[in-house]
Amino acid sequence: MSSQTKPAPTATERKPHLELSGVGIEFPTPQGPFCAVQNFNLKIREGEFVSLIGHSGCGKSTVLNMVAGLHCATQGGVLLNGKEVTDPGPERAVVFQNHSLLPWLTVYQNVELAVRQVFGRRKSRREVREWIQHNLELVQMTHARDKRPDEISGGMKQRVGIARALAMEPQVLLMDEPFGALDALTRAHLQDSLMEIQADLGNTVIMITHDVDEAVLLSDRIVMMTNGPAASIGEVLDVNLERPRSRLELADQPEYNQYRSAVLRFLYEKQQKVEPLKGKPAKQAAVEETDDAHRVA
Ligand SMILES: Nc1ncnc2c1ncn2[C@@H]1O[C@H](COP(=O)(O)OP(=O)(O)OP(=O)(O)O)[C@@H](O)[C@H]1O
Repeated sequence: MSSQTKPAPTATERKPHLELSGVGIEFPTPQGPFCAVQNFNLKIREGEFVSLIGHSGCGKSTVLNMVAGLHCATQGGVLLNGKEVTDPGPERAVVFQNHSLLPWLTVYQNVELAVRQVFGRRKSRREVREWIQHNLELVQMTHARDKRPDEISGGMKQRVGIARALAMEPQVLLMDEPFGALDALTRAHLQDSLMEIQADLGNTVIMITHDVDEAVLLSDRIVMMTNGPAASIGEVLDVNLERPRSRLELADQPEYNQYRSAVLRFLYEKQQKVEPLKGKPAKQAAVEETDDAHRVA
């Protein structure tokens, strides 16, 4: 047998395992049915990192919640490994923006709860202990394992939320603006950790973000959504930047800036949704706002 081993397939070479086909959803409202998302088609490969970006209220969380099984599509459907998603399941872990830790449990116990729910008796007590320790190590939170959520910072809580999600060994990690509430430095730190962890574990990730730089830095593909109602996919951008990625090196790369501009053009020219600043045309106002924060309104 040849001693040469075949290199592991990259995310773009793997086959799709998550498929949203013709997905749409109508919510009942007192004014009648409201169509939030319509005809949303996307195939995601195992290990791919996909970001959803679009203006506020366009339907990003609604799409994510349908993949999580928290909302049921009223048209089309979501398939994971060929099986229709109809309810939440441990193979799809969700990380929300406002760290949803249980305040009366310690960091360790919060992760333990998820581990016990997923693995039940399949892991011995020692295995459970080691597994929790391992996942807290991944996010560098072992030092605070006995603290309760109100004794740690927002960034730390978010780390624990990620550890809890990873400890469920999900095939798909669903992240709804996971770093949105954090200061810029903490966010950068967690983005770097997430890239390392994902490279190690190979989970598929779908992440909602309002941050254009974050989307380009982390993603294999950026899915840009049209404005609602009846929102759908406007454009999909393949981000072919080599991994591992370093934010400092990327900042000087023309390709990085081209990807960034493509997203900004989509949001502020093709799907413009910004009220003009006083006395300024809408487009100029949008560019100034974007330059301020690189974040989508
Ligand atoms: N349960 C619901 N009932 C009625 N309308 C809903 C419901 N959930 C969401 N919507 C509507 O669907 C649309 C999409 O909402 P969604 O939260 O998915 O947007 P989003 O892009 O995630 O917004 P943001 O970026 O501000 O978080 C909005 O108009 C929202 O008001």
